[in-house]
Amino acid sequence: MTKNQRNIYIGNSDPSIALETYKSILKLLPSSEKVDIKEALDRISFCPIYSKKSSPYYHAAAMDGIALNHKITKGASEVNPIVLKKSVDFDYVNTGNPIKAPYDSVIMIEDVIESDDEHISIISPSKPFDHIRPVGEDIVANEMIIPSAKRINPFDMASMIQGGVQEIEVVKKPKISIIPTGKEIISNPQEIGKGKIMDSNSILFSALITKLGGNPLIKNIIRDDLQELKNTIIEASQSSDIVIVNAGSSAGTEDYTLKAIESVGEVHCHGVALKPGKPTILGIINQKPVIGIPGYPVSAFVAFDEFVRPLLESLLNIESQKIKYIEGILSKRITSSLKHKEIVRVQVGRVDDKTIVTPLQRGAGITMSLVKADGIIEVPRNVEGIEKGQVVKVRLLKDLGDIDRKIVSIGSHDLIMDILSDMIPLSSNNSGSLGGILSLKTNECHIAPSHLLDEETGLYNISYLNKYLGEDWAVLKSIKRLQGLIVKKGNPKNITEIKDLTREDIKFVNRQRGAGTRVLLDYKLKDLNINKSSIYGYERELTTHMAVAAEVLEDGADVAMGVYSAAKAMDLDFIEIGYEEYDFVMKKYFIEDYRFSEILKAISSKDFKEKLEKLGGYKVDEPKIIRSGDYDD
Ligand SMILES: Nc1nc2c(c(=O)[nH]1)N[C@H]1C(S)=C(S)[C@@H](COP(=O)(O)OP(=O)(O)OC[C@H]3O[C@@H](n4cnc5c(N)ncnc54)[C@H](O)[C@@H]3O)O[C@H]1N2
Ligand code: MOO
Repeated sequence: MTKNQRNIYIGNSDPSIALETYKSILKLLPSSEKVDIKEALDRISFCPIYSKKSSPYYHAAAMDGIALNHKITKGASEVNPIVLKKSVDFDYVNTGNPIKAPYDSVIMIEDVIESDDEHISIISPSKPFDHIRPVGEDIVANEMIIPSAKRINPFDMASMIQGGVQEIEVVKKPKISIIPTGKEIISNPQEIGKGKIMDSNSILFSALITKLGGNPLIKNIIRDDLQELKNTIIEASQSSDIVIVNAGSSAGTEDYTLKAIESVGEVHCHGVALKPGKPTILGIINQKPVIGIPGYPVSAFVAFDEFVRPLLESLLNIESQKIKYIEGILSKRITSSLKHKEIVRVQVGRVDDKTIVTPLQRGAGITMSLVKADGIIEVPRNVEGIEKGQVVKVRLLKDLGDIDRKIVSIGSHDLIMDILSDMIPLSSNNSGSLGGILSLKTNECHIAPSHLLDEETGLYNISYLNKYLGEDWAVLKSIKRLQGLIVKKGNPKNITEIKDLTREDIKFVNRQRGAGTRVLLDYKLKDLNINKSSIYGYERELTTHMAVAAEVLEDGADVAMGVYSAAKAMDLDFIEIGYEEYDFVMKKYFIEDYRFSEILKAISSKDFKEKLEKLGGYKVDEPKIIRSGDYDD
């Protein structure tokens, strides 16, 4: 394909304007169907639902006791008990029984003195309608139970049944066809191999659609065949309300989505000022929206959220659906281009009474940024970025209660943080030990896992904490972990010690500056008088133990330095260097916080120790808290 044949002229339309004009052309309206109440959960009411009868529909006893006419009880008291005769003056009733005239009052059985089988006496008067649920106490006939455009919940269902409603008119579930495209895309995990990518986007769309109330249908993967794509799009536009064509939306030689849509319908817009999500295509075929969504998973979510969700909401009649927002302080500067609106995934945490908003990785292929995100923020078009410390508005993707309880950890990441986050509410972000201490300094996190060795004192972390946090730090010491050289299975290059890193046939991969493992390596290199520049790959930095281990596994390197558990997890060999202290650093106030006691409880538990034993390469000692000042004398 030559350059002229590619779709290189991707536009930059304003996303909101593009959507509004698209919607005004499409004029999407909801349609309705009737369903039995039992099937109505989470459906949207098409019109207001009125009760058909009152509830209760007769006067009903509200308590177990006796029914009588209140007048007969006049003047009753302890000194003047009134004796009544069964079936003449009163009848026994149970809760829910109908109360018929001339009875108009119920006395609870506890307040009745039973003399014999036929007679009782009472010692206080009753009033009309005492312990009686009158007709319509709950629902009055023809009263509105729920309005239109309401998502039906279990309470609504129960009330409608009580109100005599059996069948209701709900919004018909819009059908949305999802067409995955791409030679490399597979849906069968057995076919996985280099160059093959699992179709996760179809699952993402399908789940998002189901959650909103639509009916998703995933079509067969089209492997970059233009004619097949055209046929599938035409068929889908006839049989569904919205069509999503996934991937192939940009300028690649096999990006056919634009061609397919424009050859069988019209393209309203190709390319929006949105990041990620730029090469989105808004097309119309058979009066139906056919939307080309970019392939990268985060771009796919953003484009779906920006364009498919509003259309689906129109068809569901839930345009007014409320999205929850929260305001917080941005903990890191975000730079952005003036050209487009950028959607940034963020984590939110309550640190020291402030709501702290921390941006996550921004790559369009990082699906984990969506898993970890508590919310998203928008950097508008024509804005170069947002400064650290500015207040931002976050659209919440999670419950506020979950956010309040969450322990925010920034620092050195280790597999044990994953174990901990399975035991307590914890979000763990990897920025290396030093990065974590700096985040703690600016109150972006509650704890910073750190393992920084001081070359002079031989102590872990203390000198760094004094330097960066001054008087206000505390550290929880308990965990030690085994560091060493991670090599390929069978150690084919026969690496036995750090000196081997300088060998000409050895390719190394390093951890980033500020990472404790990097500090440890540099300490060892200095000790052994080894020049860093003599190590091939010293400059290549990756940010986690698992990432360097994966690099060794995938032949990107012969050796890396890291923890034993990472080598074991990837079935690689390991050459021990020694145990190091993996501490949790915090500010002093956090020792009193209930969330700290949750950490203490978790790491002291048998369950935690057993899990670490399974991972291998850890020691857990009795937890010890050291505060700044403890080492002063
Ligand atoms: N020269 C240019 N190249 C690119 C541009 C551009 O403007 N000029 N735009 C870039 C942007 S921005 C994006 S976003 C992507 C969008 O690419 P496509 O929509 O054409 O998608 P593909 O190239 O076919 O796939 C990209 C990538 O997406 C992943 N993918 C695709 N389908 C699925 C799926 N069903 N499930 C999970 N992941 C999927 C996969 O990793 C593909 O490699 O284009 C840039 N290029
Ligand atoms: O717009 Mo693409 O979706 O940035 O990554």
